[in-house]
Amino acid sequence: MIVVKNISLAYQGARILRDINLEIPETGVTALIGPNGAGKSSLLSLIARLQPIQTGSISVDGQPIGHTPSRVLARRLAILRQDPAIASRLRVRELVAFGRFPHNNGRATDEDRALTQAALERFDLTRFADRFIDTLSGGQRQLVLVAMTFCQGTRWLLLDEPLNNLDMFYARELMRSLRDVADSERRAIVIVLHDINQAVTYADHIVAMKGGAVIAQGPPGQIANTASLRQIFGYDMPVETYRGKPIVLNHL
Ligand SMILES: Nc1ncnc2c1ncn2[C@@H]1O[C@H](COP(=O)(O)OP(=O)(O)OP(=O)(O)O)[C@@H](O)[C@H]1O
Repeated sequence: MIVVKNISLAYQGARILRDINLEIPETGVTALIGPNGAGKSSLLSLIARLQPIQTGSISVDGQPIGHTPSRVLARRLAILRQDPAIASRLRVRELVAFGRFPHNNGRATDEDRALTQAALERFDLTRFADRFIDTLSGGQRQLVLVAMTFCQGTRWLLLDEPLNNLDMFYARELMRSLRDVADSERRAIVIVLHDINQAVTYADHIVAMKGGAVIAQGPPGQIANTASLRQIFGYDMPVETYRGKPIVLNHL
């Protein structure tokens, strides 16, 4: 479980996160939703220790992240940031193989090569394996980054808006793959999503943020109703039921 206790964050007097207390279940898919600027990326970056904690504490599987060596944390938790800088003159297979770095220090074993190949296959990237990153489309590049994060082989996968740049087909494919990763490998996925229907369809647990605070959380059926969504996003959206699941008509 990830336990976030009394986390606050401020930049030059501006409060970004306000006293967040949260427990993220150690299995399944947890979706972080909320309007632009709600603090979702800031919270993920604190959990992954990409920036120092100012107030409060965070533990991952019982280990306080402030006291966990980087190498240990990198074997337990992988994060894909929203706009990671990547070297364009790398081939796809090389970039995905970077995910193994915390395990091999850059000296790939046969097992690392097999895991890299498996990651390429899982995200349907084998046909791009020998292409340079800068020859891929934005969506293809995004999938490569997800594959690299997956290849790190951690129990926890933190993904910040991985559906960016993906068309509807690939967005659905990626969500299905992540669901399968959670179910078949018992990995825990924490994913920032802007598409409420992807969150409702694929997540087990939804955490809604607004104004730097967690304002609602629960299973999709509890969050996907007009009243909750108005509170989170500030407008009324009809919610219908399709095959027993809520579907949000947010675009009408
Ligand atoms: N380094 C920084 N300096 C100042 N303000 C920052 C910094 N990083 C983030 N912020 C501010 O913190 C707030 C939360 O940003 P954050 O990126 O965490 O939101 P988000 O919910 O992920 O948004 P989005 O959905 O747009 O990606 C925003 O108002 C943002 O402008």
